[in-house]
Amino acid sequence: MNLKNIDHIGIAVTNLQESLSFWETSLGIEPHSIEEVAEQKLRTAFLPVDGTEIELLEPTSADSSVAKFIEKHGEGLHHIAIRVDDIEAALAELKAKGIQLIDETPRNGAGGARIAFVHPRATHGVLLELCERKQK
Ligand SMILES: C[C@@H](C(=O)O)C(=O)SCCNC(=O)CCNC(=O)[C@H](O)C(C)(C)COP(=O)(O)OP(=O)(O)OC[C@H]1O[C@@H](n2cnc3c(N)ncnc32)[C@H](O)[C@@H]1OP(=O)(O)O
Ligand SMILES: [Co+2]
Repeated sequence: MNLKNIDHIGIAVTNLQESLSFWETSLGIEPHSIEEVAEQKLRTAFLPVDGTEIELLEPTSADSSVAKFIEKHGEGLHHIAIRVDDIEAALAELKAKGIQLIDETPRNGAGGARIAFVHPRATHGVLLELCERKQK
C-alpha cells in the first residue's frame, strides 16, 4: 500500500471558536480553512503544523459521530488520518486482508478529499482515516 504522510490528526471539540482561540492566541497557528462537512454532521477547522495538520471537529448535530464520541469520552484525540495515493486500492487491499472497515467505499471529506475509516477494533484502539487528495 502506498502510504504517504500523516495528513492530519483529528481532535473532537464542543466549541470550535473556543478551541480555535487556544491554537491562535497560545500557539500562534491560524486555520487555513473552516468548513462544514454536512455528510459527517460537523464543522472543521484545519491548522497547519509543519507538513501535517490539526483538524478540529465540532459536531453540528446530536447524532453526529463526533457528538457521540464527546458524550462518551469527552473532548480529545479522535482520529489519525494517513494520506494514500489511491484510496480504492488501499480499501480493496485491507478488505482482502479481512480488516474491519467502517467505509468500504470513499466518502466526501473536507477540502475535497476522499476519505474512509478503519474501525478502531481493527487498529487496537485508534480510529484510522485514509485520505486521498489531489494536492495540498
Ligand atoms: C471531515 C472529515 C475529514 O477529515 O475530512 C473527518 O475527519 S470526519 C470525522 C468524524 N467521522 C467519523 O468518525 C466517521 C467514522 N466513525 C464512525 O463510524 C463511528 O464513530 C465509530 C468509530 C464506528 C464508532 O461508532 P459508535 O460510537 O456508534 O460505536 P461505539 O461507541 O459502540 O464504539 C465502538 C468501539 O469503538 C470505540 N471508539 C469509538 N470512537 C472511537 C475513536 N474515535 N477512537 C477510538 N475508539 C473509538 C468505542 O470506545 C468502542 O470501543 P469498545 O468496543 O471497546 O467499547
Ligand atoms: Co479527518
